[in-house]
Amino acid sequence: MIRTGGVQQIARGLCQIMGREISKGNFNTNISQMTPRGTLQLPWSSINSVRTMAVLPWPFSFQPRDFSLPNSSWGSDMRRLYEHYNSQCEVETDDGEKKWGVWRRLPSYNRSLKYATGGVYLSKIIQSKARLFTRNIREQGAGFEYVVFVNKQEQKCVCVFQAGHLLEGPPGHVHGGAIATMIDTVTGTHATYLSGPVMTANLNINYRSPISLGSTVLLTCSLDKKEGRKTFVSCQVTNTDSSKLHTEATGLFLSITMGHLLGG
Ligand SMILES: CCCCC/C=C\C/C=C\C/C=C\C/C=C\CCCC(=O)SCCNC(=O)CCNC(=O)[C@H](O)C(C)(C)COP(=O)(O)OP(=O)(O)OC[C@H]1O[C@@H](n2cnc3c(N)ncnc32)[C@H](O)[C@@H]1OP(=O)(O)O
Repeated sequence: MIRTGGVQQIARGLCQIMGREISKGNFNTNISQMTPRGTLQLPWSSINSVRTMAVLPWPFSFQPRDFSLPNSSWGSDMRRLYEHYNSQCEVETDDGEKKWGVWRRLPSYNRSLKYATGGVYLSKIIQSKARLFTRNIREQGAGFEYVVFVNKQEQKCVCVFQAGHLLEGPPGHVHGGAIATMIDTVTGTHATYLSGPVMTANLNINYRSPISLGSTVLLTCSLDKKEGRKTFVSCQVTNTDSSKLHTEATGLFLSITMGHLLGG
């Protein structure tokens, strides 16, 4: 049986992915996504009554920290690219008004749902310790430092990723599994942004040149095609000026129902 609370939490998580800022107690939606009556408009149809959710209490007991904002571990490349895309998230019109630009930064928290009982039932204690894989290293700069920006018009997204010292594979370089994790995360986030709830069905990765630990790289994802429930996304990992290809990948994401995630 699907708990409606779980569905509401997932919708809330998806709204995070889609770039809506969330504060304790309510959703603060982006202006460009608001209808005249103030309801959320999702670009896909699997959740059609988000309006009711806008008044539900925040399910977490703490004020969530957005991990995709600059911190002291970010190097100059990471900061420069963050500024480059962030400055295009909001533009000023000739008459001095601010409006959304072509890019949008996606906030990122260390977990998406409070309780998501799918598959084997987990106790509340275990559930309360669940953390999003890429956001579970406490020391700033030690693991996955990244920020994702999406461009709705061009149906593409970029991720600025700085690989920390805990991600070592070959000496001095990033582990292939850590690179795959980032590719899955960014392509999966992009597919979710475009198609709603999805799961990765297939990921193909070609490692072309190693990534130095501590360096900053760019993941650029684009939509290849959509066919029914299938969303095909490709991804290139390059150095910061895109002159060197490190990794390339393609992913297939299948749209799922809420029941699939919640063990239905
Ligand atoms: C993912 C969360 C979404 C919800 C989000 C909520 C909150 C979000 C907030 C924050 C999250 C932040 C970031 C998210 C970041 C990363 C995302 C990571 C995503 C993952 O890390 S996710 C884990 C790994 N992932 C799995 O654990 C999947 C295991 N798997 C399955 O759960 C099923 O396998 C499923 C559902 C994939 C399909 O099952 P199904 O029964 O629905 O569909 P079925 O098998 O019938 O296939 C229908 C058509 O797809 C074709 N097809 C199927 N599989 C194929 C394949 N591999 N290759 C080529 N074609 C394939 C068939 O051939 C058929 O094609 P046709 O219709 O043409 O005949």
